[in-house]
Amino acid sequence: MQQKKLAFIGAGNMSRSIISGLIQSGYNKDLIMASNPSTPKLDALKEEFGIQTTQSNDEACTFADAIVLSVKPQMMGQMCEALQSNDLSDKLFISIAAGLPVSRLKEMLGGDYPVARVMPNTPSLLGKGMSGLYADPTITETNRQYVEDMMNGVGDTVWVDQEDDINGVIAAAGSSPAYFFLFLQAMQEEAINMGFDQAASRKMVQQAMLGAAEMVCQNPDLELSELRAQVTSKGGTTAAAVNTLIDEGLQETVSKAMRAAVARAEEMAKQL
Ligand SMILES: NC(=O)C1=CN([C@@H]2O[C@H](COP(=O)(O)OP(=O)(O)OC[C@H]3O[C@@H](n4cnc5c(N)ncnc54)[C@H](OP(=O)(O)O)[C@@H]3O)[C@@H](O)[C@H]2O)C=CC1
Ligand SMILES: O=C(O)[C@@H]1CCC=N1
Repeated sequence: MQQKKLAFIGAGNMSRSIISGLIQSGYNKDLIMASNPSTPKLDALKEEFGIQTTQSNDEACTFADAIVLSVKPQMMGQMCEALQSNDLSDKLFISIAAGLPVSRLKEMLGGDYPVARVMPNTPSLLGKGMSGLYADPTITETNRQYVEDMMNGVGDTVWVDQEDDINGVIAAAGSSPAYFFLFLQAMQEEAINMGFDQAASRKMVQQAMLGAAEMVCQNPDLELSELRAQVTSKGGTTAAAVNTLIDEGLQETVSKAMRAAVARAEEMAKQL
């Protein structure tokens, strides 16, 4: 993996997830700097991962060859405009923000700088992330490879040729850990209603999900419907539960939720 000097501007949840994964995958901690207006998150990053930290975005910008733009989309305009007082030539920008197209990011940065978009998710924290990647045509092959290697260091990646497809990645992977957490939460709550305590109910649902996820990963040739069929005895308990989910419209609800994520990303692109 190429090891450029890498700055994260915005030291929130997603930066922390990627930094953690990078350090675990062997990225040199001395080559990573994070900047953030307030210190608690910086202090935690320094203590946990030994990276460099600063409250000055300008210092992070000067330090780095590659800069991950990792503030909330609503903060991006203000933050990028302030970066313009630095020499931004020769910098590679990597935006992880939802809903902000490359063209808009270039306007915010005030120049035709190379900008890649990465749509990661929080399991990157454990090296189990899934990221969608889009490279603006101005990005060199070496930089394209750098972005891919960096995100492969924290999980798996998929390139999209059309920038709009990043919104589909948001729906399927960026936001989707939250869907699974919600599903688990609903199951845990019902297990508690059935009389299990907090710890036992959590253990049951999380281990069942972990096992199910492993079965999916270890059986790439088996359709998901086949894996489900293997659990479902005719006339049995699983059929009763699964038919309830289907009859109550789970599949329609999931597709509606994913389309809502895409619609929101499109709306943000118009607003910001
Ligand atoms: N969370 C997720 O699962 C995913 C998030 N993303 C994208 O990642 C980006 C960051 O999201 P997330 O990490 O969740 O958000 P967080 O709110 O956790 O992190 C954003 C950080 O930016 C800091 N910040 C605010 N203003 C500035 C500034 N001017 N300069 C430097 N830092 C600043 C905030 O500091 P303070 O709190 O001190 O104000 C905060 O620590 C977003 O654009 C989001 O779309 C993409 C994929 C998944
Ligand atoms: O909720 C959001 O907007 C960000 C993008 C994907 C996950 N979190």
